[in-house]
Amino acid sequence: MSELVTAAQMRAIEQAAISSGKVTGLALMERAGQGVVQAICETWPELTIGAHGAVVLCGPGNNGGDGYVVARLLAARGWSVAVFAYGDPARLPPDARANYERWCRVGGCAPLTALDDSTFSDAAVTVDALFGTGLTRPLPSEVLNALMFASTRPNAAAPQRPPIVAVDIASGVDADSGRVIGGDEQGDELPYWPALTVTFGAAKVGHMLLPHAGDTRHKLVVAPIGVEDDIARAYLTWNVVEHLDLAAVRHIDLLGRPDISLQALELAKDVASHKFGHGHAVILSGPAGRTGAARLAARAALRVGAGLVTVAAPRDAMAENAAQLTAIMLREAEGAAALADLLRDKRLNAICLGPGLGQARARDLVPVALDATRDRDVSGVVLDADALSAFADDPVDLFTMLHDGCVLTPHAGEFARLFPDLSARLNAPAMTGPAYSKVDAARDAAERAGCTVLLKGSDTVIADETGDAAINAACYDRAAPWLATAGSGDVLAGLVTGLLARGYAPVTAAETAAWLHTEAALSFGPGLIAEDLPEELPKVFRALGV
Ligand SMILES: NC(=O)C1=CN([C@@H]2O[C@H](COP(=O)(O)OP(=O)(O)OC[C@H]3O[C@@H](n4cnc5c(N)ncnc54)[C@H](O)[C@@H]3O)[C@@H](O)[C@H]2O)[C@@H](O)CC1
Ligand SMILES: [K+]
Repeated sequence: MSELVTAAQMRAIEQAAISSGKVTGLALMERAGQGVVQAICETWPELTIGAHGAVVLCGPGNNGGDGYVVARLLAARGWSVAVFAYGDPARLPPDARANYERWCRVGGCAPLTALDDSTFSDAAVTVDALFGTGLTRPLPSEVLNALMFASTRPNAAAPQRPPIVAVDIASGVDADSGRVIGGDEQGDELPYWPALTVTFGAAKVGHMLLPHAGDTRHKLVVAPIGVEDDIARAYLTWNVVEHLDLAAVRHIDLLGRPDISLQALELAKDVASHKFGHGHAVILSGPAGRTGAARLAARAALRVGAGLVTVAAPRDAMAENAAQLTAIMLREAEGAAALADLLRDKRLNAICLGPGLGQARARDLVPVALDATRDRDVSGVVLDADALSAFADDPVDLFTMLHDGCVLTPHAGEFARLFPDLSARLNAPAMTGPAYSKVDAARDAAERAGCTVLLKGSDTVIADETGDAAINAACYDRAAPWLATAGSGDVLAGLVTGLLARGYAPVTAAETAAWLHTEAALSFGPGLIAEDLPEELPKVFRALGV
């Protein structure tokens, strides 16, 4: 599954399934609880033998209802289960209330305030079923304190607290943005880090975004509850234009889904093809002493399959580039007039400006590149690094020149320079849910810029001017911390450029490049430096069956 859903989308899916008579809310809740127990057993197989202890914390809504199911199912396996509730169980919604009552026939239930150190002494896991997708405001202090108490070792001599399993999502985290409601500006610190999160039907958008996705030891399991086909069907109708609130967000997974796998197959080259059929990418180089970034991008463009790649350098950087390029061609392009001249050749169909370019050169050359490509059907322009920062004083000047063949690849700092209001909104503390998310920010930026925006991070978001959005999450089992290395962004810009040269649509080029970039890092592993990324692509292609 690669669909991601918002809380509202998930509620709509569940409601439709229940209204159609296909399933009851109680049955969905039972499957959710079963999914949690199964994921616990798969994560810690040693817990499948013998009886163990569990602490289950239940909230005032259906997330709490899932908790009562988990408590009952664990008790049925012979576990000793201690349940603590927040709120008045008499006011639980009907399905959760029914499961509370079923649990009460099996065991007791204490208020959350009754937690103490002895509660955890025999527990193998703590289950957080306090709040799920219904969270709309900061956690009550009683709940926050309980979660911190359940996750913090009281003193150095005491044993570690048991790992915490989050039901659906860690309580306190907004399912749409991955942000902590009521968190501070600095870092949205989670109340605790789950060892395991078990969500239902499909991952929520917030699972793939920081801070929720920020811990590499955190495992995410999507448990099926029988609405997966409904999600896939609904996905086709979540029309981004008519229902922006239901606009679809995908998790990029070239291995995972038949239609996306088509993208993977497109990476293959036709047997009868020749180099001129795969486009010609141009990477603008900076001055002498700053040429490495352009060569990294050029190498990536060539490896990802552009037929021809040319580095266009100022006069003083020609010798330096010539000494280090072989398959990649080199042309002199000193200033704006020289670039305009070069781009008269319409076979040059993808241009990358930014890596190592220098801001003065960027200011000169970006307008030329955008002008030369505006009215061509099959020409793409990637603007990265200096090509973005050069317009910090007047972003609107840049936006009026951009066209729908462009891809902007800012990191958070460059994004803040071009879209200061969106960045401020994203970084302001989130006090209500659904909170403004990185997906919202990328979508708003793409709409304003009128082109594709790839907002970098371990939770890279790609959005285009139509509202289409996707996340490449280098998180959980795809965590690739070695990607945070000098030159890694230059390679990414080169990958996008190479795919544009091959004729990919801008948004598809950006999505595919982001995914390949992470896969190359995962394939290489620890010790990775930027130069390794293009060289690792053949292995990634082979694994894809290209
Ligand atoms: N039939 C269904 O709809 C299913 C729901 N499921 C579970 O139900 C969860 C969603 O349940 P709910 O919509 O009841 O919501 P939650 O259980 O997440 O929250 C309960 C209620 O608390 C209130 N609330 C929100 N923020 C609060 C705060 N900071 N302090 C105090 N109260 C607050 C809201 O009114 C909210 O509805 C999912 O996360 C999932 O775990 C699953 O059982 C699958 C089936
Ligand atoms: K929870």
